Order: sequence, then C-alpha cells, then structure tokens
Amino acid sequence: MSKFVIKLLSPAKVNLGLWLLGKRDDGYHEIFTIYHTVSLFDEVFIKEGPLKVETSNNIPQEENLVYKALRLMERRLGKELEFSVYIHKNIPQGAGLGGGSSNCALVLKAINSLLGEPLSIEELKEIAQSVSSDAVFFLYGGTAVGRGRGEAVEPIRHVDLKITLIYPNLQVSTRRVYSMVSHTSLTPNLDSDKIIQSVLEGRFEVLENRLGELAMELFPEMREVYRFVEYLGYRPMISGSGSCIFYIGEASQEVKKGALLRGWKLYQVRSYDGV
Ligand SMILES: C[C@](O)(CO)[C@H](O)COP(=O)(O)OP(=O)(O)OC[C@H]1O[C@@H](n2ccc(N)nc2=O)[C@H](O)[C@@H]1O
Ligand SMILES: Nc1ncnc2c1ncn2[C@@H]1O[C@H](COP(=O)(O)OP(=O)(O)OP(=O)(O)O)[C@@H](O)[C@H]1O
Repeated sequence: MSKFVIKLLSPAKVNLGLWLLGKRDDGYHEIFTIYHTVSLFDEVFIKEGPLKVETSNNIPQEENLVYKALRLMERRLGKELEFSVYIHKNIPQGAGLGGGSSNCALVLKAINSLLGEPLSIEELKEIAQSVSSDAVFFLYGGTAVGRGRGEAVEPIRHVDLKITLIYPNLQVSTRRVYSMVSHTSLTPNLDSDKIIQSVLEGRFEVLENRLGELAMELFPEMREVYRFVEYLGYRPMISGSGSCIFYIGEASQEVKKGALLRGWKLYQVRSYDGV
C-alpha cells in the first residue's frame, strides 16, 4: 500500500427535538429524536502507519471513541489495523454536538472502505452502537429519526436550514444530565409521526428537548443563553444534553455582538446532508 494521507470532514449534529419515553432495563433511556448534521466539522487525517489516534486537544487515546471503535474493528477482522489517525477538533466538546461520535463513525466507514469493505453496514452499526448511542446516526448523516437509546436510526427526507449555534464554553456530561431524568421528564405517549410530519413541513414549534431542559437546571449560563436568544426574537433549542443552544436562522448583528460580549462562541452553520 503506497504512503497516503486522506482528509475527511466530520460533521457536528443538532437534535431537532428530543423526547424521553422511559427508562430501559439496561440503565439507558428510551428516546425519540431527530438528528440533523450541520456544517461545523472536525478535520480527520488518516495515513498508513501504526494504529494510533491523536487529537489537537490531546484526548487520551484510550478514551478516544475512534480508538475504541478501531480496536473493536481489529477484533472483528482478526487482524491489526495499520492506520494512524489525527483529528483537528473544531467541534466544541461536551456541547451536545456529537463530535466524538461523528469522528468514530467517519473513521470506521473510511477505514472499512480503504480495506475494500470487509465489514457490512450492519457490522459497522454494531461496532458504532457499542461505542456510543449517537455514533450510529453518523454512519448516515443528514436528517434521521433516532429511537431506542439513539442507535435505532431511520433516515428521513433532508431539510435545508440555516442554523446559529451558541456555545457558552461549558462542557456538559451527558451521563450526568441523563442521571437527572425522573418520571416528570417523560413523554410516554408521544405522537412521533406528527412531529416528523411537522419537521418535514418546516413547522418547528412542536420541537422540545426534555433532556436539555434538565441540563439548563444544572447550568444557569445555559439559561442565560436561552433567554438571550429568546429576547432577541428567536426560538431557542438545546442540542442533545447541552451545553449548546441553537436556533433556526442567521445571526443578526445584535446576536453576534451579544455573544461576543459575553464570551460565548457563535457558529453560523447550514444543514449538511452527509455526502
Ligand atoms: C444526548 C444525545 O447526545 C442526543 O443525541 C444522546 O442521547 C446521547 O448519546 P451519546 O453521547 O452517544 O451517549 P452515550 O455515550 O451512548 O451514553 C453516555 C451516557 O448517557 C446515558 N444515556 C445515553 C443515551 C440514552 N439514550 N440514555 C442514557 O441514559 C447513559 O448513562 C450513558 O452511560
Ligand atoms: N474523538 C473525540 N472527540 C471529542 N470527544 C471525545 C472523542 N473521543 C472521546 N471523547 C470524549 O467524549 C466526551 C464527549 O464527547 P463529545 O464532545 O463528542 O460529546 P458531546 O459534545 O457531549 O455530544 P453529545 O452530548 O451529543 O453526545 C469528551 O468530553 C471526550 O472526553
């Protein structure tokens, strides 16, 4: 194999709504969400070499979801992988934007194709879902319904949106926010078809994120962002377990100035259809 370096873009996601349907026996929560990739990317470089995964923000290799996935891939293939991966991180961590899960799915797909696709999509999904609940969605990208603990993914027609993300520099632990879920946060009889229909018709007022609301109880600065966006006339939404707040629309000068003044990071992104 000749020396090569390939560069890939690893997109972030937002959740267009997230509902908690119940607590599962395995300790996870049954959720309904609409995943949506956006044009904020980590840059992933893959080259021939000893198996290693390094990132621009020095995530310990053993903790890196990409490394965990590649070790599982080695086990499944019954051979060592000879690829070195470097990830330049642009997606903020602990933001509810799925950066690690995105990296994991992208590298799994890329290395599988470099090896001539020895693993089927089903096998890739099995590896992805054992690494994180969000990773399966990123094997598809675009717009998709997520059920189960998020690993049961069903792509739907892609919607094309302009989205403004505001990150208040808070790293939120997904596990910690989920640990706050009580029966009052559950929506057991959700009309998911109605929600999907509304989103496909561009009607977003039905969207809510019960998990994000719990995160806002933990982190008052998330509520400050939420209220700031609301005050300026937009409809704030929380992505995943937070801390990122987003809204559908572009950032006015007021939003840009306000975010800058408060030290929040603002990203103007568009929908990304995953190809
Ligand atoms: C919040 C979301 O990001 C929305 O897309 C996902 O639901 C969470 O996906 P994720 O970050 O990939 O989560 P994982 O890494 O699989 O799980 C982290 C922790 O979150 C909790 N967790 C996660 C997913 C889920 N449906 N129920 C849970 O209770 C579990 O305690 C788990 O140990
Ligand atoms: N490749 C990676 N990129 C970013 N974080 C990673 C990666 N691998 C492991 N992690 C660990 O996972 C933690 C959360 O990762 P990430 O930022 O992807 O989740 P998130 O932004 O909270 O997304 P979500 O809540 O939607 O899953 C990080 O704090 C980091 O310790």
